[in-house]
Amino acid sequence: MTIPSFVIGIAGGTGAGKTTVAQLVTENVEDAVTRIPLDNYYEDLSHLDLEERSDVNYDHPSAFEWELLREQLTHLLEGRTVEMPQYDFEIHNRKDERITVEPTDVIVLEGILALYDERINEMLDLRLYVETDADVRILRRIQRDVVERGRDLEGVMRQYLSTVKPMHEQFVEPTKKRADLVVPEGANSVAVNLLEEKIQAEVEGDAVRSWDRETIEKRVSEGFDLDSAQTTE
Ligand SMILES: Nc1ncnc2c1ncn2[C@@H]1O[C@H](COP(=O)(O)OP(=O)(O)O)[C@@H](O)[C@H]1O
Ligand SMILES: O=c1ccn([C@@H]2O[C@H](COP(=O)(O)O)[C@@H](O)[C@H]2O)c(=O)[nH]1
Repeated sequence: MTIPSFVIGIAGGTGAGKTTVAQLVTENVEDAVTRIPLDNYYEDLSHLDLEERSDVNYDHPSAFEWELLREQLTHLLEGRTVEMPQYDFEIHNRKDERITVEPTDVIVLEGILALYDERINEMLDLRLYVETDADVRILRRIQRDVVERGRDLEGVMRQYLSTVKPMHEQFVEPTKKRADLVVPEGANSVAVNLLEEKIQAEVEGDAVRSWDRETIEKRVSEGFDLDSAQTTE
């Protein structure tokens, strides 16, 4: 089994299009990709009843079991198999069963706070932030939560105003500055095509790490002028 060489983090607000982007950019390399939804690492809340679980703030960083995510990501990077938890949004809790995930050439970690944790960030080779207007995102969320996640409109609105929106502003949106690339309007075709090519090249092993932070930082420290790159290169 090969050890994954390329780890991508995809962050952004609820309904921004993170899952869609994650799927589209890895479509051509399906067998070589492991997708890790951050949602699977929500804390196990089995000690609470359903009503109590409905009131939890799922948009605060403390809702996630970061230690488990760090451990499992590290294991995958070491070429080891992990037993990944699964999440059930309808009951606001982890499922009983886990799934076995094999290490692959590409790993995609995707979720509202995928760029939040410093140590996770250090493990990422490419950090993306999917940016979509808040009005579009809430419309998508209403549709999804009511149709797919068994919620009622009033509850979705209450949750959005009490936790989703303020936590987005406090914790999610600020992670945008950690991103290497901001993808506007979710699945925009130019960005998706470029990323698809980059990921395919990584899998085929002939990628030039043009976005490699260390290389860029080194070149800047050697006097390379990023702002006028076309004229000085
Ligand atoms: N660029 C886009 N244009 C139109 N609809 C989109 C676009 N990106 C995502 N969607 C739709 O928006 C909804 C939420 O997208 P999703 O990828 O699940 O968002 P997230 O993972 O960020 O919550 C889905 O129904 C998806 O099909
Ligand atoms: O039990 C739960 C767990 C999470 N949520 C909400 O889900 C979104 C994150 O998922 P996206 O696919 O990125 O939208 C987050 O905003 C939580 O509020 C939930 O409602 N219930």
